[in-house]
Amino acid sequence: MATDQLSLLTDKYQINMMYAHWKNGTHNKKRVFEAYFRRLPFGNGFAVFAGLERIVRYINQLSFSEEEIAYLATQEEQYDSGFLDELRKLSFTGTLRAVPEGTLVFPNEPLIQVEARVFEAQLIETALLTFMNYQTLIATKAARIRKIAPNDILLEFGTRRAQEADAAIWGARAAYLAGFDATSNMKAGMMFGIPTKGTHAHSWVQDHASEEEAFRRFAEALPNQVTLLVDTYDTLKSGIPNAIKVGLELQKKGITVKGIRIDSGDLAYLSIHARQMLDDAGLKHVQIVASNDLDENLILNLKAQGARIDSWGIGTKLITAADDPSLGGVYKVVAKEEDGIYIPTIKISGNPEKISTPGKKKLWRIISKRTAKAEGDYLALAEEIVHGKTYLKLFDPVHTYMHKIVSDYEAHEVLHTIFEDGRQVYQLPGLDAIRAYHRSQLGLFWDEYLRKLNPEKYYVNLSQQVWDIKMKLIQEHLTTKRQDEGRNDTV
Ligand SMILES: Nc1ncnc2c1ncn2[C@@H]1O[C@H](COP(=O)(O)OP(=O)(O)OP(=O)(O)O)[C@@H](O)[C@H]1O
Ligand SMILES: O=P(O)(O)OC[C@H]1O[C@H](OP(=O)(O)OP(=O)(O)O)[C@H](O)[C@@H]1O
Ligand SMILES: O=C(O)c1cccnc1
Repeated sequence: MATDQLSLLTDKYQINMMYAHWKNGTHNKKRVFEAYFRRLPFGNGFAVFAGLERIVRYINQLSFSEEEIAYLATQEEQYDSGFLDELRKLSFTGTLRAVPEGTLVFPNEPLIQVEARVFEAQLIETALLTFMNYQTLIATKAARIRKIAPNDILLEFGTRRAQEADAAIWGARAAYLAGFDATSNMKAGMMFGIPTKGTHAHSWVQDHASEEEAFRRFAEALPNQVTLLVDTYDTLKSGIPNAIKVGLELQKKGITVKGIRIDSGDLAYLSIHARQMLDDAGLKHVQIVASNDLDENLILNLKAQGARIDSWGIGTKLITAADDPSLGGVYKVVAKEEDGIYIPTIKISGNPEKISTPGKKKLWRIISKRTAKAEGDYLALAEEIVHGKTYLKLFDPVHTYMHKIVSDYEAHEVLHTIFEDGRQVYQLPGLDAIRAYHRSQLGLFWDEYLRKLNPEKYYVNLSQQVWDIKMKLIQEHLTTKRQDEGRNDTV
């Protein structure tokens, strides 16, 4: 896996922009950038933010080694030595705010906010997006699976099918923080303290003269913890009878077979029969694990068919987010420093939903005191007072007539300060604390927003002031455009 030395994990255009800023003497000007996504993956009603631990590690290591500087010097003849000296001195000196991992998040709200010299803010864009986009995607997929199997054991089995090692490791972590119980990935287990679990492969059975002997030897080697894979030859006629035979025999020696795993065939039919056969043999404690290209849709389907499965091993479709394999998070500048103050800035697009929302903002989650449920998210300018008002008007920035008035509310700030003037001020919680926090987040939302299919839209609203600035900048842009086109009609 990649080392934690990742300063060059950036796109060349960032280095080129850094260079051009340096040439123009603007590299120390401050900017505010915000990272957000525009569309929820999998048709889900929310996403689960993840990636912050990796971001913190990355920011803490940010510096260029002599080897990296020497490499950069070979890439563009123009990079002159003064620029390379500037890179030699580089570390992160800005302020970074982010949503804690496990938070439920929604489109078009800032999940990371970077306030820093443009030189640094530009450099880190690519890495921040890669961490946020992938890990948030996998955590969201895992949350969908957890949603339809609330009481089952969920095992992350994806490493061999992941898009390389980093994805396997950080994906295993993302799945665990959003509700999986364990991973098969030993490296992720060691790095993060995730519980590890494993059964055995078909090769173990093929390696022995008979299936029965394979089961006996495995169970004797690892007493009281084995799950036997029963589908190598014939699940109902051979695998389960052999597992029962060995299970009963070893029981007399005080060894318990914990489970069986079915990895092919009709998982509903086979699990129903397997349960019956195990129960009839007096092995009610033996659990049934299923695997084979599973995802939340298949699991829901299998449950509807009455499948008797206690534990699900889920690999490919989770770790690659197979049905929606990338989160399109973006990083946009929203304010730039001029003469010591921040001026809001906007990115215009032909598609109104892609027009950025200007200004350095704070993100608030508005909670009804009466129901203790979230009423909507609210984006206000950093200096706006959102607490303690008698009421707040929440309106949708795209369909502005969609609004509601909330009173008797609490406003919780969603972005936390992680680095302040380059110093880490946020202590990363342990993974179990993140899992507990994620569960408490789910409790803040009505189930209508959380359901797997066609969830209700949860609104991310703009304050009047943010809206007014956005409209003003759009008007200014249209006026300039008309002037440039030589038109004198007014807007
Ligand atoms: N009862 C069921 N209803 C719907 N889908 C199922 C059911 N049982 C299994 N599946 C899924 O159907 C897909 C194909 O399974 P199947 O066992 O036929 O194929 P396979 O992987 O090619 O099997 P094999 O390993 O024997 O070649 C898998 O994703 C599996 O999880
Ligand atoms: O199906 P997934 O959700 O991706 O879960 C991981 C898969 O990896 C293993 O199969 P593989 O054929 O690689 O190895 P095996 O020989 O142990 O069956 C395992 O048996 C699962 O089927
Ligand atoms: O432990 C298992 O059964 C396992 C682990 C990884 C992939 N497939 C299966």
